[in-house]
Amino acid sequence: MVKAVAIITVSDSCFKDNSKDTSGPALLKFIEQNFPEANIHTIIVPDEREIIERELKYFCDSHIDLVLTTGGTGLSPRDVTPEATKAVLHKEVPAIAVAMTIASLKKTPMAMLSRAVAGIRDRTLIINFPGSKKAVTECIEVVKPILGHGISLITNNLTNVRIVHDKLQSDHVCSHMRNSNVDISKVALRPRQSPFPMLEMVEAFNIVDAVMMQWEERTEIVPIEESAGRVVAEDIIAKEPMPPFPASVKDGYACISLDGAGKRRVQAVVAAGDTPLTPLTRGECARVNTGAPLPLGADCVVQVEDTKLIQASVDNQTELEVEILVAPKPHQDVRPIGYDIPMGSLLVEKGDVIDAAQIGILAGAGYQRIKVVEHPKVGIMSTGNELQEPSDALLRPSHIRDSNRIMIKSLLKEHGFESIDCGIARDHPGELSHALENALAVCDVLVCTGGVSMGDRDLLKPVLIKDFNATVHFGRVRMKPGKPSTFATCKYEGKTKFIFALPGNPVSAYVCCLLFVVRALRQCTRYSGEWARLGVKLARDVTLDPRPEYARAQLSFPDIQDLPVATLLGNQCSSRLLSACGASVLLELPGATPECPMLPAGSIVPALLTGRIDLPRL
Ligand SMILES: Nc1nc2c(c(=O)[nH]1)N[C@H]1C(S)=C(S)[C@@H](COP(=O)(O)OP(=O)(O)OC[C@H]3O[C@@H](n4cnc5c(N)ncnc54)[C@H](O)[C@@H]3O)O[C@H]1N2
Ligand code: MOO
Ligand SMILES: [Mg+2]
Repeated sequence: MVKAVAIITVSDSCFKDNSKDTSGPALLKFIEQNFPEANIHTIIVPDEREIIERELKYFCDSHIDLVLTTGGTGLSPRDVTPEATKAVLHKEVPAIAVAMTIASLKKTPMAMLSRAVAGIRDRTLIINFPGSKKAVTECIEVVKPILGHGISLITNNLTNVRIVHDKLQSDHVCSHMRNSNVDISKVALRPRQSPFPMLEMVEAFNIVDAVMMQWEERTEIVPIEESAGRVVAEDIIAKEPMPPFPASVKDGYACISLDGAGKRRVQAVVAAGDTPLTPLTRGECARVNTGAPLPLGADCVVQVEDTKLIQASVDNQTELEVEILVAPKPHQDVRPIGYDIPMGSLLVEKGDVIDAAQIGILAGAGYQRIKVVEHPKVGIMSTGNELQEPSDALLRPSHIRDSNRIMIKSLLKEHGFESIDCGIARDHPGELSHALENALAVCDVLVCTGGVSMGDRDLLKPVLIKDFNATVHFGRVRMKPGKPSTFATCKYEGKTKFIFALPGNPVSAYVCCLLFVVRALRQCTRYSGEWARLGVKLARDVTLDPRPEYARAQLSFPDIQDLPVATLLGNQCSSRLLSACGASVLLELPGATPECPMLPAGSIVPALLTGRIDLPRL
């Protein structure tokens, strides 16, 4: 809504004789026709920078939405409108002038001689136009499409902004269609009960495990610094012993143990990294540091604390003789060759999950790249007409920001799996089909959220079945959250694709991603799919749901002789993602029965260790 507009004609001649002004009236006519409700102010000023600036500021401070100037944009010495305008602008909007120039250049090369600028001061949009009526009439048509929306943005008129964004969004969507075999027009004919049987958890797990066996394992070579958490695809053997030389464990003196206690001539000094040149003979020792090689002939090290200085050089720079106070034993404080890692020993075993210590071992053994089990390419897609990008500043009416996609990406990353962002698909068969096709083209495993329950716009299952000939291995599981969890496979370009269509509720997506997706990904990368399970005690009474529930909880360890104590993270409803924040475990709570509707505090329940065990802040 443009409420107030000012039109400033900038011209020495028009200032003297108002009747010469034709471009101002052209702008006036345009505003009257296009914004009939706007209050319009017109004024003619001379080509004086100070006056132009003063008038611009005056109108902006008077909460005028739009100030249009005409004249003074050319190259003559008196043309100063752009300078005056720039002086008052807070932000330039250069594309407006560019658009006018581009359009005008199609008519005349003289357009190159206009220096018009545009931008905003506070909540006012200011646009310079050239001085001729013809140019003004052409240029105002160029900016016409953005005037209303631009002003709504500047004046923070959210309702108008949303209407335009909605329209842009729907225009955009129409171009991403694919023919779908799913007909949503006859809503009255939809099944009123789910055609998918409700499986027990154990059945669902068994299906995931069995179906993932179809995944054909591949290997890849990765640099060791990227190998943490990866599964090694072949045994790796030590090509060198560690240490590669007999090394001192202490700062002291390398000796011959047969010499026992007593005085020794200090024959050499060997620091870490030095190579001893002369073998020791009886009655001699070599001053050595921790990690230094022993000279030939030495078989033990006596730490400096067990020695006494007998004689030093006059300048004290050299120790000449020391006394060994305690008779050394053979091999004392020496790491013989291969003490830590004998040559030929197994450094990392095929199937090991690489950890930081192993990366250190590999680096120490001279391995820079290793062969690991390749991960499937995992795509992540959200579905829902209500979803906007999290980066969107403004929420349209009845919309929410997509939190599932980034949450699942992060969850998978926490558990060692990278993923590909496949965007948001709308709840329309053609668009969903198109989005799925794009996603299946780039990934092996697709994780979608939303659109799997009973709504007429829950289209994932029908689109997968009818457009991709998918086999739905399960479409409902007796669990809370996650009842409509769906697992399907289909062939795409000759390859089997694994599709986890998780419920859209954020907690359902979180829990099902851990239980099904991470399980499957581990399964096909030779981890065990299972989570570590431990017994925990409930901190408080818990009312049971009819469905077996995976409750998010934190652990504390009040008594090391006893089991950890689990505290539920607040209201467990499946939309409340706060209940998963900081969760160390998913408690496996049984479904309620008439005999057992609740579990009292202190009950022992199994917990899956799905998160980090961080002690709560005090
Ligand atoms: N008649 C029935 N209705 C529902 C049933 C049922 O059995 N019969 N099951 C309920 C259960 S349980 C769940 S769980 C949900 C699952 O719904 P959908 O998977 O179809 O998901 P949507 O309807 O698309 O969305 C559900 C909910 O989640 C929000 N959502 C979706 N995507 C995102 C996202 N990317 N980021 C944040 N929030 C998201 C969405 O706005 C909805 O509020 O169905 C019940 N209904
Ligand atoms: O099964 Mo749904 O995930 O409870 O809300
Ligand atoms: Mg739904």
